[in-house]
Amino acid sequence: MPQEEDRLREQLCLLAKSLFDRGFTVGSSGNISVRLPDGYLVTPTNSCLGRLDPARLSRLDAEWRHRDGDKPTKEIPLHRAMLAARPQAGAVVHLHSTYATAISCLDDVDPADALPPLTPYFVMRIGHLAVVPYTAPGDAAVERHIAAAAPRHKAILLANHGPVIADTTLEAAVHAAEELEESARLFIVTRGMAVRTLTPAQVGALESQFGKA
Ligand SMILES: O=C(CO)COP(=O)(O)O
Ligand SMILES: [Zn+2]
Repeated sequence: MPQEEDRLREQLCLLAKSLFDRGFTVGSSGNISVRLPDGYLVTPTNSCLGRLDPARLSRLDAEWRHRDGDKPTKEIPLHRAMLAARPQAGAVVHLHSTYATAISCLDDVDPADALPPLTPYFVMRIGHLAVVPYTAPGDAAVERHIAAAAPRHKAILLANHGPVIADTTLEAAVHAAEELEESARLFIVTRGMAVRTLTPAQVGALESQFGKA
């Protein structure tokens, strides 16, 4: 196994455990994918993100066929659509983190911009958060919803289910997932208060300094 793949296997398990240990996903929920030069590494179905074994991660080929390791996550269509729509993305993280999932259940949010820009890091790491229609876990119909939203959104909420985030590297995708959860929490805890969001000029300045998320 190439050294780089070894490193990614170890890193995936460490970061997944870190997310699990801090309550970003519970039980056997959530899944992660990483792009390799000749395929993909994904978390096995029904596995606990807190107790992954680097040697047992599912190894898929470039056509997403299972080649090695345990049976892959049932959310392959989700990861496939996200990575196909975002060629620069190296990894995708899907969680059931509480506050982002709470936002995914709200009926009164803009599906192209579900959270306001409350903080700079939301603008820098997430940008505009999309919400796509509900599909059952593992339903291949999610693929066309993600395909439609992912070219313009690195972060997407599956309605009544949870967040999906893509980024250039696995570490960046995990950081963005954490930022999304904290931003959702800020939105919920300040709901009903007289909130000051960042202005369009402040958002524009962040985008020109740090690039569009
Ligand atoms: O979050 C999940 C379904 O949406 C978990 O599914 P898997 O255990 O198949 O990865
Ligand atoms: Zn899920």
